[in-house]
Amino acid sequence: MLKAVILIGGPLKGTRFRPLSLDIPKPLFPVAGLPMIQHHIEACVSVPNLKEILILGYYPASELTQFVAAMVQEYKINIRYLQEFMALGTAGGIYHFRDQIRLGSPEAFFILNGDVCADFPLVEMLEFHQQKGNKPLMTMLTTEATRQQSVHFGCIVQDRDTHEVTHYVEKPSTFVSTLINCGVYLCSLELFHTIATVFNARQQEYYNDGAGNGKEVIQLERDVLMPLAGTGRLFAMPTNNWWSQIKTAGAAIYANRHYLELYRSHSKERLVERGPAAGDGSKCSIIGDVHIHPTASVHHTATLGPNVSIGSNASIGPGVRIRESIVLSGASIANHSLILHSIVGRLSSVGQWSRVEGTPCDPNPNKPFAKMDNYSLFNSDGRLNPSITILGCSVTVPPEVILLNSIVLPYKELTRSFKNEIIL
Ligand SMILES: Nc1nc2c(ncn2[C@@H]2O[C@H](COP(=O)(O)OP(=O)(O)O[C@H]3O[C@H](CO)[C@@H](O)[C@H](O)[C@@H]3O)[C@@H](O)[C@H]2O)c(=O)[nH]1
Repeated sequence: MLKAVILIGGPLKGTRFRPLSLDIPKPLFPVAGLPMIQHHIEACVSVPNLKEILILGYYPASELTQFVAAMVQEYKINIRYLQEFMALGTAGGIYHFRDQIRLGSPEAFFILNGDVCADFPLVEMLEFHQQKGNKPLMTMLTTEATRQQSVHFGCIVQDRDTHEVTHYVEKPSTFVSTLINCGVYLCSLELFHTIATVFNARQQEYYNDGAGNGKEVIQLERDVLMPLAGTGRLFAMPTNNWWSQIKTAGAAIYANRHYLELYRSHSKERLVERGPAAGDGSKCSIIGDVHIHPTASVHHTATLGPNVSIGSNASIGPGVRIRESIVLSGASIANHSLILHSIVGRLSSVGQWSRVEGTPCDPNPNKPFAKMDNYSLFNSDGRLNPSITILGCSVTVPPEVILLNSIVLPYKELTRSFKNEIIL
């Protein structure tokens, strides 16, 4: 039997995802029509003999209850949210809830960072882990990054033949390796002995010299992976599958595109059939991959795609054009407006003949293995870096305005056009 743990952090962690994380916990933000971590759950559910998924974080439990109940109903497996009493770090929560994870004696358990998105090769990881016999405490999923970007991740040096990790550095200050940690692991239960050693050393320090701040906090990367490297018990499984982080709202647009593409191979029913508008007015014109929630209403003269997701009860008027964007539930886009590289928040409305446009922040297609850059909002002269346009929830954009590379906080009623601004 197997289990999985999804690490979702808490409200303080999603700051780069504002304003979208203001009204919904970041892990529940819909990407390709599903809450971000539902994609993790789907990947876990597809692993044979995986019996339980534990979601670990420090969001108030009430914010996750409904989601968890819906997931249990949909996938018919045990899914629970375990709330940490404070941010315990990427291994602290796992250690704190070790009895829950060990319950039923799983042969191994997956750990998935909730803020990555991927075509998760979990079954391959299991086979890889099992092939290594009794030796591995942990197998970590790895991918290639550019030399320059690699330092923003955990960096791995491995034995090319055995895939044993010989050296691991978390976000090194100088270049170590282009092989990076994807934040997806398969662990044997024995890992708890290793974490216990770290935990006990922390407690000892506390009782010896009172250095008690965060004595329960344990970071998987620094406290566990770094010492494990070179012991012959940590392995790296490379993948060429699509993988990315979702740190910023711009990354959600990128993830949206890739998850929609994956639907083509395993969930075609979630995509609308491509092609011109139906003569009987039953369908609008669809280009590339588009997901429309069954409760959304889209006028047959609108054109959507490629890479568009429309949420529940959204309303898309006549002549509207939407590309590379996410329109959240209850939003409305009036006649002949244009939405490009943007996220339209829940219950927001865009008046007719308006243009809402952002700048894509995709990885550089000319650099092999390039990942997304998680640029901060402002550049060194204090100006907003060009990025996707985001309307927070319940924003009103009037008719006939242009909104370019801007971020609008929730509940704003705009009265004119804006360019490269944060509208507070
Ligand atoms: N439950 C819980 N989850 C946490 C906590 N702290 C962080 N997390 C969750 O753990 C994941 C990773 O945490 P970060 O601290 O944001 O790390 P990172 O900068 O994304 O780096 C990690 O992921 C990279 C891949 O995306 C790795 O390359 C890197 O080595 C590292 O593992 C996120 O999903 C975050 O929500 C915590 O105290 N408790």
